Amino acid sequence: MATQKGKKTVLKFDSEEDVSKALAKYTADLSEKFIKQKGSFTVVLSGGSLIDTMRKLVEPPYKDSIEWSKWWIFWVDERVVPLGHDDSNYKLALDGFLSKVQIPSSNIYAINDKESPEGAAADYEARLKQLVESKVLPLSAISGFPKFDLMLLGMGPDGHVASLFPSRTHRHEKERLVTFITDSPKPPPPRITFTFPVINSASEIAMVVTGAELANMADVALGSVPPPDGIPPPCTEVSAEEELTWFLDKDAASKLQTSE
Ligand SMILES: O=C1O[C@H](COP(=O)(O)O)[C@@H](O)[C@H](O)[C@H]1O
Repeated sequence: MATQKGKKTVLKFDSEEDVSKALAKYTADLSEKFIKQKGSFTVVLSGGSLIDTMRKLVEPPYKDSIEWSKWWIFWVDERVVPLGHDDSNYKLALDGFLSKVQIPSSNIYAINDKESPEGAAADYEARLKQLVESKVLPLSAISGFPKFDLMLLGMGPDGHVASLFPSRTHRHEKERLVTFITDSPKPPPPRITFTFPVINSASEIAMVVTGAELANMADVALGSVPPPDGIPPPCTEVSAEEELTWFLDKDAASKLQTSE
């Protein structure tokens, strides 16, 4: 298998509003590129503040120019609650993004909310494997794991990404595509999450980090200061096969000690 990994770019903006504008253009450009290349665009969403920062994508000009019918939507992590629950990442995306554009409902991969965390993770993994068989998802030539076109990730102040938390061993999972947790340190406790082998097989990853409460962790994540407890947090493990792009606002970038 090939072994080469992609590059990393750090973009800093004056405000969260500017991040939102840049993120919309970045996503629209990638949508055009991948649809031209392969006829579809597979996008993996996070929950949290990301969905609000995506707001410019569902406004003109992108709302009308993007080929939404070619999009496929997945979640990098999900809270195991009913899909209509306020804690659901699906509901967050539906309210703030998906309800505003015309993506075919059969291309939207919400979790099975009738399952236990273990069952929901196994179900999601099985559905991803079916999409590999039906050639919607290719396998990475580097890792052998399913390869998504774009993952849009957020980060917590503890350095968690998806639902991979610093203090939980499932961050080290190397075999499964999707794993589960029943004791997330951030509520709600039951969650499922993509594993690092899948996350790091994506072609493109955007790490979208805004707000002063993330400034210390952004500094750790970008390698300019060591982690306070000496253990690299999950955010330091993210890489993409083509390009990992960090989108930081002024507040999140306020403590960066690198020239990146
Ligand atoms: O619980 C979660 O947290 C992270 C970070 O959220 P944010 O509000 O700090 O941006 C999010 O990326 C993840 O999807 C979500 O389940």
